[in-house]
Amino acid sequence: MEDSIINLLEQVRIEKPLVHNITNLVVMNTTANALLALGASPVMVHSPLEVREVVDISQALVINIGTLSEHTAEAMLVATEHANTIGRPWVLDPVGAGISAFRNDLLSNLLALKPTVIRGNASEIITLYNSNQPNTKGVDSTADSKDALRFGKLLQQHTGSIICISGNIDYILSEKHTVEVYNGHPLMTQVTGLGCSATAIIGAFLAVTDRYFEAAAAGVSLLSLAGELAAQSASGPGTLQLHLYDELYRLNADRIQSSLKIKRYAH
Ligand SMILES: Nc1ncnc2c1ncn2[C@@H]1O[C@H](COP(=O)(O)OP(=O)(O)O)[C@@H](O)[C@H]1O
Ligand SMILES: Cc1ncsc1CCOP(=O)(O)O
Ligand SMILES: [Mg+2]
Repeated sequence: MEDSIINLLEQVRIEKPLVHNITNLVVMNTTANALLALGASPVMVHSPLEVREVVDISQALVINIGTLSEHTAEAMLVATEHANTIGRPWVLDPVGAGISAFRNDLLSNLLALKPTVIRGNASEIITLYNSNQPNTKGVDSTADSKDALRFGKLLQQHTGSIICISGNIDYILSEKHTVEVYNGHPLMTQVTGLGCSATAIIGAFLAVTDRYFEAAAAGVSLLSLAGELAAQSASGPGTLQLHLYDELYRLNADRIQSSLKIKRYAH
């Protein structure tokens, strides 16, 4: 697994794929910089009038519903339908799932379009499977990722998508395999946009391979590892954010081999 992640990272740095993001206003800069630090090339394009053409020239699409408007919701549907038509992989971040009917309606339309990957925090994954029981606090999780695991598995069966649940332990689920990631740091929950950065980075890996489960595992585990390494030298949330970019940039085979704590099993 580590070897596959190292190879995928190398591939991102060689190809520098263009990753199209329709994302939220809070993390626009954060996730663009995370993609650049990793070695990919971000573009944020939100108008329904131009997203088709940008999907055409990009290698993957990231859909993040954090600060929705009617306009961006329409762009997301146009872009994902077009991505499906031309065979582009896309990843959905269901930020704040359950907080409004508008958001839930859009999410059910997006789920019907079969995202390649869905990554959310524990509350979002629970709510996505069962929207009658929203348990999110705005965009922050109130649940433990372990408790979201059975909902994640049901969501996986229901959608066919690869499901990533973030938290203390991160889980990546396919029909046949689970990866558990033990990297990360609690201070990461005090910086906005790190879950969104994981999602954006998954987009960079989807762009360079058709082994989508490996791509999702690479994105989640490397963001968690970079966050953990950043926390070791940070004095608080502000420096954690800055160090995170440096750690994404400094990731290499040695660091991955010596510090990544992941487990993969079949079921
Ligand atoms: N309790 C925790 N302990 C260690 N790392 C955590 C914890 N919670 C979150 N993380 C890290 O932060 C990343 C983003 O997770 P999370 O905060 O759940 O997402 P979001 O920002 O979407 O709410 C995770 O992938 C993990 O690396
Ligand atoms: C605070 C906030 N409000 C709407 S989107 C957003 C950012 C959420 O980012 P993340 O889920 O990565 O913490
Ligand atoms: Mg989030």
